[in-house]
Amino acid sequence: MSRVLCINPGSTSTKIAVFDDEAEVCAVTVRHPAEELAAFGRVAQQASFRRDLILDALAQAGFGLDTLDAVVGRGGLIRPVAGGTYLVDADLLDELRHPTGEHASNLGGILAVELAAAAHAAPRPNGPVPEPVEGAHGASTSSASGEITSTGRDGGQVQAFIVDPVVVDEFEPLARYSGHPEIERRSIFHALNQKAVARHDASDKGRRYEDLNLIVAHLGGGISVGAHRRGRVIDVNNALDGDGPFAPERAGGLPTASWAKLVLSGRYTPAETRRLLAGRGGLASLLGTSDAREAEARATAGDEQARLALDAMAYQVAKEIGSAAAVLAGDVDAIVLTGGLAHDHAFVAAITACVSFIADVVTYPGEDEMPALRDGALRVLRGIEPAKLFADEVLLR
Ligand SMILES: Nc1ncnc2c1ncn2[C@@H]1O[C@H](COP(=O)(O)OP(=O)(O)O)[C@@H](O)[C@H]1O
Ligand SMILES: CCCC(=O)OP(=O)(O)O
Repeated sequence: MSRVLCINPGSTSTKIAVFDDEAEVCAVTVRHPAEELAAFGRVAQQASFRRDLILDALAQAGFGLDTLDAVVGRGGLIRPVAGGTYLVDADLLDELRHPTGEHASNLGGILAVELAAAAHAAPRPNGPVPEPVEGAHGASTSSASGEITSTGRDGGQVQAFIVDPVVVDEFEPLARYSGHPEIERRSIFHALNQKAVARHDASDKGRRYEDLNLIVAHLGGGISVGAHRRGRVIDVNNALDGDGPFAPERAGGLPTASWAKLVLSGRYTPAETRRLLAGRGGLASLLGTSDAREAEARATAGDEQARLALDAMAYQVAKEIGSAAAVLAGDVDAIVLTGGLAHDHAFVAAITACVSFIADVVTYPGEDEMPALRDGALRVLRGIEPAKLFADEVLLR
């Protein structure tokens, strides 16, 4: 049996789950009110705060660190890589500490290493306490000694991983073009969940993910719509940087000249302009809430502004799905809707009405990220595949 701790740091929460093999034995969501996180300048500065909350949650749930075999986190804004499970070694940790942008997922690998190091150093009931492992090398340093009687599979070493980080890049060359040579389109999306639900859908159909063409729309606080051609996401809107549909907390693609005028107006600091795109864009700016449930309740109660904003968001998602269908030359096996908003029947119906002519629409409401993290770690722990190393795989040097 392998025990795996999964960590999913989000912009408003830290989710953790413990799995004994495939069985979930603990799941905790710690919510972070906006004012709590506002005290930290940069995302990386939240690491020890969130680590201590995780340690408290594990202690309260009665899980000893010494029982863990691996810790796996959602991966962040590192340079582009292929999909898969990555060992958080010194190279990857350094990259996560100097990310290409700000996003809560930058903390996933950092927290995984810190928790793995803490687990490694935790007292064992039946054996000596191992030498503490340096945080920066927690996952990559070889086991302290053969004496360690931990339940870890690797002579006591607790490994740290990330799986399918948000920068998974499987773009075809044409997808990288913008109309300006200094601006390249980048693959930044809900790779972990999109890949997981795509595999899920393929398995439900009795098919292999690698044999299908799917369009997957993750409908969460941010929205990404990916064109999956035979197991590779060959194009997707950048869910973070002002591209694609607007979303509950993101502005999506904005008319460029108008955006430039706003940025140059002097009304906003650089940090504020960033938040207009991600955090306070989309429904948050149009309706004053990023909670689609509240928006839907207002629309149902007759608030015309809320109804139009939701309809416009569904319209933009449908347009993006149409674009993805063109990328796949119309050869689409299914359109898969996932994320929190896939629970919203009216929203799903509005999208479906526009795109069902392309292919069947299936929904996987919520997200499958924790099992996807678990499976990525288990594949390595079971020797089904080796962990990838960031230095070997990074696509842009
Ligand atoms: N049951 C639901 N019905 C309608 N909207 C929902 C539901 N659950 C979550 N949402 C909306 O989905 C969005 C968040 O999506 P979610 O996938 O949960 O989060 P994130 O992408 O931020 O991890 C929010 O706008 C939230 O209000
Ligand atoms: C960074 C791209 C993925 C993303 O937007 O994730 P969240 O919706 O969880 O912020």
